[in-house]
Amino acid sequence: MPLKTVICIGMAGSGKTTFMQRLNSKLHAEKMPPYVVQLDPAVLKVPYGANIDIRDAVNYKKVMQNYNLGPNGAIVTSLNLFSTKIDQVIRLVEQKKDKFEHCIIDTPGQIECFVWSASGSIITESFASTFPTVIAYIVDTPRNSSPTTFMSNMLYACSILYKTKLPMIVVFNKTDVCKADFAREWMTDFEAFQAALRADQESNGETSMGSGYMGSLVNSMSLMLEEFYSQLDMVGVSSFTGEGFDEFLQAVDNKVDEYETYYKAERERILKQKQEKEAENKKKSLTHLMKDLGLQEGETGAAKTSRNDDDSADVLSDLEPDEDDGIVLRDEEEAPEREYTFAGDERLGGEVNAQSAPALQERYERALEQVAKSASSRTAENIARYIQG
Ligand SMILES: Nc1nc2c(ncn2[C@@H]2O[C@H](COP(=O)(O)OP(=O)(O)OP(=O)(O)O)[C@@H](O)[C@H]2O)c(=O)[nH]1
Repeated sequence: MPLKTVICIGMAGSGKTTFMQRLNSKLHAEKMPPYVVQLDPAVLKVPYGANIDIRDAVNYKKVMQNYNLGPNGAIVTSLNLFSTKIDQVIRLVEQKKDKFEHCIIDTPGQIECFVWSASGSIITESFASTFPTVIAYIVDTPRNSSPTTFMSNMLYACSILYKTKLPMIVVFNKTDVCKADFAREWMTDFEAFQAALRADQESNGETSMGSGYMGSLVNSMSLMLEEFYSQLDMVGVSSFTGEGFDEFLQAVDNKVDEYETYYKAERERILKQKQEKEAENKKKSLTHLMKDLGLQEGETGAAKTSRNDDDSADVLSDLEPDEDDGIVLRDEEEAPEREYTFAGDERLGGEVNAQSAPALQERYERALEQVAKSASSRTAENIARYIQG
């Protein structure tokens, strides 16, 4: 079986880490240990052994101090720094793809820091374009037993599905406290959900949702969600007792098949479209540049220089590398001192060194600028290539 990636995403406190711990031990018990990636830079302790841990690459506290950032800003910046090395991470996982069947990824508790950040997209895209990838959206079942909270959470899951364009499994965690049957019913029976909503509103003393603006909003949202539910699998699990994990692993296999038949083709189509658009933009920029330099197609800068030395000298001096533009070509010996390393490089079987944080930050920002300029969201691979270049 080819290696598949499971990215665990969920609201703070939904039980992602505990879920990862249980999944890890379950897979170990079944003699197919997973490759584990931990992406929360702010966590103090994790209850499982990670093959790659973001905390070995980026020092969260230093990021906070050096960039004068608050907790969430520092998480995003740490992820940005880490994402500049995503090509190396992917290479490491690729080297191990014959040894492992699953690569499981834990994400930061602050869901928006991962889902809505550029680096979160880069990391997700990089894995998804290399391995079959599934999103496990972890839901705190007891906290979602109210229909309005449930609907809000499902809308969030829906936005993640449309943002990542990856197969999704909604994992109702903590079923030892509260069974997930109600969720299954609400997701399959529109009328049951409507009835629960009505009962909830009435018990809160609110006017009936069957009438007015509120009623039609709730109705159309529930209808939209019905369409969304048809695209995903749901499982109820307890990370405490281990209940439901067989069903979860089965759901992952089903989603991998779906990924191969539908999502992969769709991703390839989008990627091709992007590449064509990029090539077109590149061609346009080149034509503009040639026009600005007063060159004809096939003519070189040198030929032009010999014809009109004074003008071209002015233009070319503008094109020379500028010390202030952040990209300074260095000899190997002058390369910036390496500050962060992934601990246990030998254990990972490959060298993963990151350059100093400020230099990486600069390069990362330039990469993003470049993306914004070309007005198309490049794939992580392109960004990584740009950074390396
Ligand atoms: N009863 C019960 N509690 C659980 C289960 N899974 C997690 N918890 C509890 O839920 C709380 C949050 O769990 P975590 O695993 O830290 O959640 P998280 O989503 O990783 O949290 P952050 O990363 O801080 O957002 C902890 O107190 C866990 O003990 C479960 O299956 N059953």
